[in-house]
This record gives sequence, C-alpha cells and structure tokens, in this order.
Amino acid sequence: MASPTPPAANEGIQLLDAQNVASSIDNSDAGVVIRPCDAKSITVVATSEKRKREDEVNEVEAGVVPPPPQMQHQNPMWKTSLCSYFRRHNKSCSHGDSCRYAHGEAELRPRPDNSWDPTSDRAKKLLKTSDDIEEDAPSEASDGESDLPPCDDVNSSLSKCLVGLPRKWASETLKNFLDKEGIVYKSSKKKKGMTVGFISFDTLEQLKDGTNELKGKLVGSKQIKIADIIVRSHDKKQKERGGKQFGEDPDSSCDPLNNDYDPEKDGSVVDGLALKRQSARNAVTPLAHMSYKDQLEHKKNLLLQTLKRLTRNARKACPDGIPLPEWILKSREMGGLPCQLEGIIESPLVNGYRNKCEFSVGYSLQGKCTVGFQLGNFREGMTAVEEPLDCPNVSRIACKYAMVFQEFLQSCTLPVWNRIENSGFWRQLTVREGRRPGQVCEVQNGEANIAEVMLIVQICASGVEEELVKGEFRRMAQAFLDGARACSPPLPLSALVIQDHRGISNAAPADCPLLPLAIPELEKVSSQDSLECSDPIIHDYISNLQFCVSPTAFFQVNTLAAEKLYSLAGDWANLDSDTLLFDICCGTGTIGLTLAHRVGMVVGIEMNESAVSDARKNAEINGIKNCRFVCGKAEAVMGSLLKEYLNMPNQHDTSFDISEIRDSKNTKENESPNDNIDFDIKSHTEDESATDAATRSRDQRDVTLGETCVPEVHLDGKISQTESLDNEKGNLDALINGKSVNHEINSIQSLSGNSFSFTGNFKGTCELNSDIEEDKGKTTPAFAGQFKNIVAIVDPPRVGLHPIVIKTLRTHPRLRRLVYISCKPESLVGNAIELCTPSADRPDKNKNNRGWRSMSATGLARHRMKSMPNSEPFKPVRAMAVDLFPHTSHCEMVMLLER
Ligand SMILES: C[S@@+](CC[C@H](N)C(=O)[O-])C[C@H]1O[C@@H](n2cnc3c(N)ncnc32)[C@H](O)[C@@H]1O
Repeated sequence: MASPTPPAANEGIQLLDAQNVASSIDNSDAGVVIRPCDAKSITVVATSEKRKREDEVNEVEAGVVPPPPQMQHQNPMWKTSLCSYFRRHNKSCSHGDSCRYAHGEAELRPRPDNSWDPTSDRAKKLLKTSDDIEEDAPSEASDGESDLPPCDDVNSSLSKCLVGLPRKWASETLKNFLDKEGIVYKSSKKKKGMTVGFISFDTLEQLKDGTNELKGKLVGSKQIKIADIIVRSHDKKQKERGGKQFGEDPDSSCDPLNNDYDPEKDGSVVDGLALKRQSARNAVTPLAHMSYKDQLEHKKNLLLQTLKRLTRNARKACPDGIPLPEWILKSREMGGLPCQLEGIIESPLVNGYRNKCEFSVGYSLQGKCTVGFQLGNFREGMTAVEEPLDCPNVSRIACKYAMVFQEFLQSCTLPVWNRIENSGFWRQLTVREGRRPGQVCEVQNGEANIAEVMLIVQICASGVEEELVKGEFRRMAQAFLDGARACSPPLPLSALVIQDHRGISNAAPADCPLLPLAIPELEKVSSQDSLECSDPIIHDYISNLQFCVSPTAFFQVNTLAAEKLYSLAGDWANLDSDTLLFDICCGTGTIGLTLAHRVGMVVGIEMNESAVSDARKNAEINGIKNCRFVCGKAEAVMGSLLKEYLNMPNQHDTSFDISEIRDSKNTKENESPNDNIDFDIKSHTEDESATDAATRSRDQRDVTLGETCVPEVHLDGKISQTESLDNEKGNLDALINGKSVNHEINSIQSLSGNSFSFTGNFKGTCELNSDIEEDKGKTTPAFAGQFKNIVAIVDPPRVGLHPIVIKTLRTHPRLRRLVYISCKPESLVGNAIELCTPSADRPDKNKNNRGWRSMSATGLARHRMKSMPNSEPFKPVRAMAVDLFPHTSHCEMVMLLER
C-alpha cells in the first residue's frame, strides 16, 4: 500500500488569529465559508487514487505528484503555503523536494498578491508590525493558538474568537455549551452557518481561565481553537466617542458578523488569498504591483487550474456503466483541460477603466471621515476606509467626486454610517460614468471620453427630520456642482440620485427607493421645496449602439473590454438570420442588442425590472425591432419561453409543473443552496396567451403554493387608443394592437409617447403581441418552428445559473449551442459539470440534499447530476478569457458548449 498521502497545507481548521480566520473566508456570493481548501484536495487525492490508471495528469493537478519542472515554475502557487504534514511529522514529508508546499520558512515563496501564507512567521511578523502601526497590536499568535494578551492591552483583548464550532450552532447553542462547560464569561455570539463564534469576558482572570478551559475542547470530532479579535484604532476611537465595542452587549448590533459586506459590490475586489490589507490599493487591486503582462499570465494560470477541475469532476460524476465522453478521454492529451483555453484578451484600457465605483463612507485608520474603499472584509474585523487615489482601476473623475463628497461630509452635521453600530446617515457614493459615442481614437486617455456622470448617494434617513435632510441634500448638490466646476476641464455631472437604504449592509435591494435630485443650475428648480427631477439616466455606447443605464441596472464596468467580450460570444455562437438567440440574464440588453442584426430574433430574460425597462428603451432608441425582453427570473420563465418559441407539444403548459416548483421550493426550505426562487408560475388558463403566461410572475411572498390567484401580468406594447390611463395605479382600458383590454395597473414602468410597460392584474382576454414582434411579422405563437438554429448566450451573476435553468437548457433537444459567459469561472465549472456530464439511464429521483452546505460548488454539481433527467450532454468546445478587471484577480471567461 502506498504511503499515506500528506494532506494539503492548511488542512482542516488551523487558524491562528482573526486575520487567519479571515484569510480562509471565502467571500463569494454564496456567503461566508471557512474554507477547508484541503478537504477538496483530500477528496481529489482519494479519487485520483481510485482512478490512478485513468489519468496521471490529474494527480499533478491535485498536488499528489509533482508537476514537471517547467510546470512547477509556472504554477504561481508553488511553495506559497507551508506543508502542514511536514510540520506535524517532525519535518518529514513523503513528497520530499517535489512537494508543492513549502517545507519550512526558508522554502516559502510569496503569493502572487505579495502576501504570505498566513500561518507563516513572516505573515505573523508583518501582521504584528502593521498592528503596531495601528497602535493596536494584539498578542502574536503562536502555533495555532493565541497567547493571552499583554496586560496593557486589556480593553481590546477581553474578547476571543472561537474557531471550529459547528455551523448549525446559533448564539443560544453556544451559550448553553459554555454554561455546561462552566465557563465564566460576559457574553457570547455565534451566527448560524459559520464556524466562528465570539466570547467576551469581564476580567483578564476570567479570560485566562476560560481560554485554558476551552483550548482544545472537542465539539463532536473537532477541536475548538481560540483566536484573538483585533480591534482597529478607529473602532477604539469610536468607542472613546461613546460607541460600543463587541462584547458590551451581545445582542446589540456590535457584532462583527452582522455584516454582509460584499467587496465585489463595493468595487473593492478582494483577492481571496490576501492576509491583511493595509491600503485601498492592495484591497481593491491586489495585482497592481505586477506588470500587466504578468497579471494576464497569472490569470491564465488560475483559469487553467479552474478548467481542469471541470474535467476531473465530470469524470467523477460520470455514472457507472456509462462510457466517459470523448472530451474527457481527449483531455489526457491536453494536460487535463476539457478544451483549449485559447488565450486571454487584454483590456483596451488598463487604468481608470471602471465606469462604476461604489465608494464606502467611513473612517480611516487614523479616524478621519473618508470616502473610498474599505481596507478589507468586515468579517475580518476591518471597517477602515481609505481614499481611492492610489487605485489604478478608478478613473480620475470618480476619484475627484469621492474627494468632493469627503470634503462635504467633513462639514456636515449628519453622521456617517457606522458599520459596527448600524447607525448613521451617509453610507455610500456610487459614481457611474457614460462615454461619448464613436470610435475612441485615444483609448488610453479614457477620461477624455467620459461625457456623462451619475452620482448615487446612499443614505439611511431613518429617524432624521425631513427638513434637515432636505437642507443637507441641497448643500450636497451644490457641493458636487461646485466641485465639478472647480476642475479643469470641468467634470461632467448629469444626474444625482439619493438611495434611501435602511438595511445593514450597503448592498441595497433592487426595489430600494430612489429619489432623483435636481442639480442646481443644471435643472431649473421650480420652487425651493421641489428637489426632485425627472428620470435619472446616463448613456454609454457599445458597438456603436447607444445604451441607457439607469441607477441600479447592471452594466459591465469596463465598457471597452465588454465590447470585445460580446463580439467574441457572438462569433462563437455561430449566428445567422435563422437563429433564435436567447440572451439569458440580459441586463440592459447589451448582448442581445449588439448581436440582433446577426440573428432572426432575440429573446432577453432578466429579473431586474429597471434593467428590462432600459433594455426595451435601448431597443427603441437604436431602432432594433427583433428583440423581446422578458422580466422575470430565468428559472421561472425559461421553460415557458422555450415551449412558446419552439412549438413544443402541450404549448399551453408552463415549463415546470407545480410539483417541480414545489420541489425546488421545498429543497430551498430544506437547505437548498439556491435560495433565490422568488417567483411562482401557475398553470395558465386557455384564454391567456402563451406570451402572457410566459411573462407573468408573482412574488412568492404574496402567494402560497396551491392557492389560486389572479395572475400578475407583465405586458409591453403600444397603445393606439386610450380611454383612461393613470400613471400610477388604476385601470387601463385600451386598444392594444387592435384588441380591447382592461387591466388593473399596479405599476407603470415606463411611459414615453404611447409606449408603455406595466405590471398589473390580468382581467380580460388579451392576445397581446408587442409592436416589435408585429413589425417583424412574427406573432406569438407563430414563431414556432420558424428558427433552425437555437442558441443561448448566458451571462449569469457570480453564483452562476440556477439549477432549474441548467436543467431546462440541458433537456431541451433543440438547443444545440450554448455560449457561457462567466464573471466567476468557478461557477461556470460547476454549471458546466451539470451540462456536460453524461446522465444516468435512470436518474436518481431521491434528491437527498442534506449536507449541501459543506459541499464544494463542484461537489454540489456532481450531486445534482445524479438526478439529471436522461438527456444528451453538451461538450466543452473552446474557452477564452477576456480581462475586464485589470489589476484584480478577476476575469471573464467564455466557453462554447455544443452537442
Ligand atoms: C453578469 S450580469 C450580465 C448582464 C448583461 N448580460 C450584461 O452583460 O450587461 C447578470 C445579470 O443577471 C441578472 N440576474 C441575476 N439573477 C437572475 C435570474 N435568476 N434570472 C434572470 N436574471 C438574473 C442580474 O440582474 C444581472 O443583470
């Protein structure tokens, strides 16, 4: 038998202090996970042992056998983590020199983002130095557990972090456990779903006894580790000003866990490898220290590793008795790749490329009111904000506006948002930029091409007197105008919007109230009391088309690189006039609209109402008539749309029967990872058109399954004759495309000329076809069978596609080509496993989703494969990346799947 395989470095939980905890936190959209990165590797090891003879290359990938020297050199992670096996087994490791992990500090290399393995002496030393700088040095952790804090730092050190707790524990369970163990403490806190909890003590004595008692205690099979909590100097300052610190009141908002800061949303794209950020530049652009060429090489290497995971997992998921597909067999000749990675397309603009920056409002490490980027994840205990001036991805214009706002706040009476206390008024500034039309001759001088700027200021108006708020808004608008004018040349300023958001995190929901403000002198303010102005919108241009961008609609942050991305997707989709193109997760319609001239018809699907409204406007202003945009979650409408357009039998059924929806709803309640099913589709009646059925949706909160309801309908089209039309709510009696209809309107989404778009309760019979469809002479359901070539381009958010969408696409026999665009290649891999693995002859209907929380994305995909209906799999044909995010480790990947 082979000698025991050393586990990967950092196996299990061996976190030393709060920083180390943070460094293992995966801040993906899925939430916080202390990532036993190694569990994965261990699985790989076990499986690759099983399938050793099949593919030795996989063992290289899994770290089981060393890569050839040239690969070692290429792998940016080579020897960047300490080998835990080596440390634990008296400095011996059966892999010897070929181990991918460092045997001791001397061998250790810095990670690509210049950070060090958090468990290394170097990292700890750096940590200590930086903490000294912050006048807030915690005790240095030693060998897995922290020492007791020095006596002169008692106030900030009477709290500890408990690592390795069961995820299912809540605060109450932790309290019970501590009481049972006889620990004397002041307060404790634990959030379900995390393995970290917090405990605070009244005295040093209590802390000493408590930590001694808890150190190494077993909970289930896991040992509890104890780590320090690092309190920043600005938090101390807040405390001095009267603010609470963690531990003072466990039920108060002073809870480091009560934050769902998403650095991605914030523009602060944090590299998961980072240990600790000392500057906004490092937090937001961790690769900025590399040349652009090296950055691309680094990203390419990461993508290669990610792609190989697809092959490995699809192989594992392949049901017994079913032959491995050709692409997996061929992968041996390509070093384990599922298809060729054909390269990485550079961003035309490397600096200042972001057209949207979300600046946090908070305090710097020195306690100064600052508008900029947070230095790290709040879960790392980091709330400090630093100015964005040194971040190369931010434009000069965005920086200027951040500075103008910062100056304004310093003289403002209303408080800035306190992330620890969840109180305050000013929260965030978003700067969105729109470029001029036409071919840009001087790409690198991107700033000169910015024609429009929209500023969105997020506040929390709760409990603040209205008059005071109005006065501050007026002063702020004036400050922005003055700031814009003071620059040479003056900065563009087209729209100013207030977003009143009362939630804990700055990530506001799509329906968060927006108040467009008049900008003095730009807008003619009719009276002193009227601050509001009309629709705030800016414009940008892609492939010579104009795009409206409303305040919250998604628009790629790097427009010039996005243009390259879309044209690559279009080229690979192999489009012609016989093509029906589904643009899934279409946002403001950018992909569908830029490719509309190459296809017969585009159907865009998007859940964000304002983005759909923008998409429709965009079609109109560009005179594009062969696009239809459907507002709804793809998982709720995709099946119906496929049936509607592809003339499937039983056309008047919705795509999923109630049991399917109920099933997905149940799995959600029973811990389904896909907890974003908000819509329900009811079987529709014979007198509704398929279009109506496909587009109507109802918020799950208002409906319980099995209940009969008046379906809510989303319609769009042109009114040729109107008897009554109330802009807000009321009844619409109109002739729509020649048919008389009556609708109770819930909300009108856009109204320009005689075009409309609204949701309302469906009352009568309406064979509605939008004028766009009529103009093309393709009326619903006359589309059926009209298209020979059915293609989907999917561009989902970071979590990837919903499993129902994957299943719908995979099981539809007429969909032969799919172009997957991904801003998170790991999610693409998860989805591609489900799309490309052969299905079992008899799918396992018994979906046991228990334990999904501890599964990796790929493990989950393999698990779901078991219940995939028998269907022809796709195969990965080619892949290519487009760098939309220079200086960060993020990258867009495009993969062509065919069958
Ligand atoms: C990465 S963006 C792509 C947008 C667009 N393709 C573009 O390039 O501008 C993802 C879009 O998917 C939308 N989205 C997220 N979840 C969705 C769902 N379940 N169904 C439909 N759209 C969804 C988001 O609102 C967002 O506009």
